[in-house]
Amino acid sequence: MGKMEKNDNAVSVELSRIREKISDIDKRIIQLLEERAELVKEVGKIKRQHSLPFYSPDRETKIYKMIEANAKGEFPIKSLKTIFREIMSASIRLEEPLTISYLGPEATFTHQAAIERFGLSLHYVPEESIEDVFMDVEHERADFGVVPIENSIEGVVHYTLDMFIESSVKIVSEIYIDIRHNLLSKANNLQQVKAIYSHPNALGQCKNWIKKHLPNVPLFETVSTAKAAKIAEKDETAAAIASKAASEIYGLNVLASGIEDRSNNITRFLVIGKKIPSKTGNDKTSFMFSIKDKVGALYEILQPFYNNKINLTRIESRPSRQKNFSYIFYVDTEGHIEDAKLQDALSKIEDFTVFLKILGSYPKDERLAIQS
Ligand SMILES: C=C(O[C@@H]1C=C(C(=O)O)C=C[C@H]1O)C(=O)O
Repeated sequence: MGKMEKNDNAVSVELSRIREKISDIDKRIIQLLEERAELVKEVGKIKRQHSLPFYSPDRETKIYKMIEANAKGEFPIKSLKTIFREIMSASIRLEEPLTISYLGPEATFTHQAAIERFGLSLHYVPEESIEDVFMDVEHERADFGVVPIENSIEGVVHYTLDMFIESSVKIVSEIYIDIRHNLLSKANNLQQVKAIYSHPNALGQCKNWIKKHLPNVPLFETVSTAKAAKIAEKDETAAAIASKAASEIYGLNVLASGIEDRSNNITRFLVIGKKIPSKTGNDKTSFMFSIKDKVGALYEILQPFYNNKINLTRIESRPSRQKNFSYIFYVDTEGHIEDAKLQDALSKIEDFTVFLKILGSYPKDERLAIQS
């Protein structure tokens, strides 16, 4: 036997020895997941008996926090969270295969937000409009819906705000997503790309990158970034500027990622459902109101929040559409609707409002779900 062969043999023995240990651990992981599934089914039964929602964002937030507190760092925390995202997704499915409606088409950033929040085991339905997503949840064609609410560059999504005026759905979760643009193609390298397709906004946001790397390639506008990905799926010389989700859905190579000229393009999405989740201790509450037409009314409304030291994280005004020059205010505050001080502030403003509607309390997204 030559020296090389002998070495190879020793290496393969060593590898087998370690791999056997890994397999033992894998079997234990499987066993533990089976045990976990049994308990999840028990939770599901109790929820069914008491008509509680099968998806519990408050509980999931606590699990992500538990991961942060317990991880020692040997295995990346981000990956642990991704794994737990999928464990919980499969678990929800064991309780009840939920349907999640979102502003489509497939592979939009809203789709990406939905998957980040609910994982891959649930049933997703793309809708053509924000209104359709609200209607799906309202009429129980979907258990939850996902819609965009604001973008750090383009501002608030008025369609979504306006839907809350009439709708009875509640905000149950929020999701922040970094809008990262990617160059996706069936081609294996940039030299093979002969055309770039995308939504005009995305083309605009990646102008410098395109000028630098593909200056002579013609650009074509599409109605959505997802539509561009669909075109790239069919044509090997085409590339799309689209989301990471689009690369997975349409089987495209990521030729370049993070190609946007300006970083810090963040979109906030809301999950809507029927029931307000319980308090986690780190929550936000959203409500809307319109004020009586009198001097100092808005001042009177803000005062009780100041007195209770409640942080208002956003205040947005919209025309009420019922009366000219009357306005509806949309407010996000820190805290949960069960908090005594928030209840105190809300009870004090009632006298000054024409209408006051609580839109929901939900765990604050500290980007702890996937992205940290
Ligand atoms: C099991 C539950 O249901 C769902 C699944 C979870 C899990 O797998 O840990 C956590 C929260 C819920 O979205 C629960 O509420 O505890």
